Amino acid sequence: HVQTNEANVTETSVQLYEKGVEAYLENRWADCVVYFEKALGKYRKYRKKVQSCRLKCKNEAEFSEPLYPVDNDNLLFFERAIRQTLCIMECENDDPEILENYIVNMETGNLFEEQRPYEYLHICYFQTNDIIKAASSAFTYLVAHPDNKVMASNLKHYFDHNIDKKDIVNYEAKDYVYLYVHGAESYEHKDWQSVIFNMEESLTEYIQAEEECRAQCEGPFDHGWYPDFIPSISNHFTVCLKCKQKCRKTLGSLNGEIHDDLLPSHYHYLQYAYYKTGNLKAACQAVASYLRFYPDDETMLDNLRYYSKQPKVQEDYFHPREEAVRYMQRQIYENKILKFVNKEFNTTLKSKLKSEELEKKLYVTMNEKELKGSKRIVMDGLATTKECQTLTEIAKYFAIIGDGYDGRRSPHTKMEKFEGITLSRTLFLTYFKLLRPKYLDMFLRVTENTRKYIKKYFKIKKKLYFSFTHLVCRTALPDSPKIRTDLSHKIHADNCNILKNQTCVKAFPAFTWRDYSAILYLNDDFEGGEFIFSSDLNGLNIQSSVKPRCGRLVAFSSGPENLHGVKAVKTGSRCAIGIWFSHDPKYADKDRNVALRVLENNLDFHLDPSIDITGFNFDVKNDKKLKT
Ligand SMILES: O=C(O)CCC(=O)C(=O)O
Ligand SMILES: [Fe+2]
Repeated sequence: HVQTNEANVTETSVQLYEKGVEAYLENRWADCVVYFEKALGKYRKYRKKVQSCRLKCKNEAEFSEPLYPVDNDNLLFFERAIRQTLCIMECENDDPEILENYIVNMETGNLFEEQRPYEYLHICYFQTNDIIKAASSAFTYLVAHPDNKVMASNLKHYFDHNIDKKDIVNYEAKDYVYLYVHGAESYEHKDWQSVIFNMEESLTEYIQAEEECRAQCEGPFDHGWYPDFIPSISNHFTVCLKCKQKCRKTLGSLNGEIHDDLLPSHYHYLQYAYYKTGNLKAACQAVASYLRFYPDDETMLDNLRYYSKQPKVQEDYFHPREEAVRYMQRQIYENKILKFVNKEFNTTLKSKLKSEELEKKLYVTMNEKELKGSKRIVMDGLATTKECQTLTEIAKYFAIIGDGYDGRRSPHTKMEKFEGITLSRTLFLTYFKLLRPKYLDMFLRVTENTRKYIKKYFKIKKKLYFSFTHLVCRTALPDSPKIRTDLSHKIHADNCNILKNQTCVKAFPAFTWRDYSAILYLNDDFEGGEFIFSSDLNGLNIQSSVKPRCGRLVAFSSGPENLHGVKAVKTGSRCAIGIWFSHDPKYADKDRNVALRVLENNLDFHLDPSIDITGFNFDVKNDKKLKT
């Protein structure tokens, strides 16, 4: 049984979710049910709170007395934004979960919005013999993922258990769904009063639900770079707007049945019901409201003509309802903005945007299928040109020959020089003011970003710790031949010792705790040096090959399923950051936290600005020349 101790009270919804998954994996079905139910309850509360704070504060700010009566330079907009911020901070202040959820949600994406708990919950209910709830959970999940065949067959399976379909509910349905369904049923039964009651209620609830959905969109957003003030506003605004536009579509699903015209269809029902109950004015208003959405709708235009001819109808009856007018005005304006953005940013402005900003656009370049193996990915856009240049520069100045290999210059092949610098050493250099903090910050940021995307892409639920971060360069030695049959890094697995018979032994000296590996490339001005996945130890059966370039990331699970190596670097210098992750906190790189602390306490750290960009003014390694 689940113990309810003090600690449980403060657990966030994501923590509860993780416990639910754990219980599920260990077949503790009753615990699984408790944890997921709690997680869902907590998340609902959290979402409600966030939404209501945002809506309340927007309203409050809008009706506040401005500090000055005349608007100038859009100052009123900003005054309101400031008031709204203050209000939101106060509103959310008493709820520590909000901040925690914020942080966690940025990582896990929308576990709850995607109704992921139900994927587990239906099984746990089934295992505890609660078929109705199992079926309802499966149904709830299906509403959000109508194309999911597995869940559809699960639901069918539950139906075989002799249950009454009427008992199956969508746990996530909003109030308007049932009101609307009732209203539509009353229409079939010609119960006009009931149609009016249910449809009016549904209309109000629907609009409220859409407002809440839109408020939910006004959350944090990672620009991926550091835009100026105005571009950052436009950027964030556009992201929110795109999110808000999706609300209508999501809410238009009535238990999985898609209604593109859900909101206006209320007016359709209402005009008829009002007409039938003799309320001609309300009927005419409903007609005019409907026509706001579909001005050319023949049926409704016929209705309009019909109503106009009624003796009691006056011309001013045909005023659309206020909420319909407001809704449409906003929608039309928003559509125009989005159209404008799409057009202008795809053609003219795109070319004007700084290449750096464009570069940061992230995409999956090769998936598992293209790489011919599982748990593999190649992504682009994980570092900008500037970041690549700076990090390469750091390697040039501060890397140590044979770093990580007992100082052996050529640990892999004698045709190349191998040098590297760990994150820890970068921290050391920063601490002793040999490197500007911003470079350490960059190193941390760029690598943290890869961790984030790896977690996301491989859907890693468990904690993923940095275990080792190594910025390395492999340089062809001047006297090495152009034709090479050796490899820059022989075929290997990262967390086990691979034997001749292809078995892989998880033992010393392998880094057995490594769970995921990633290499972020920084340059492409060299020949050779392709990263390869191979199905055999000699690199004869190459499954796929990746050409390094700035910002490209190859990531994979560290086991024998991902044998890999590096082809010979024939000319030039190939620099990359190797990052290894572990689920085991024992092997977490403690220096990362130290680095964050050093950065926090070094905000006013300054070196002589006349010193060159890497900020180093002390020749720490070998006998490289000072760059001044
Ligand atoms: O640099 C690369 O592309 C791969 C290096 C690698 O596999 C390793 O260091 O374990
Ligand atoms: Fe490796």
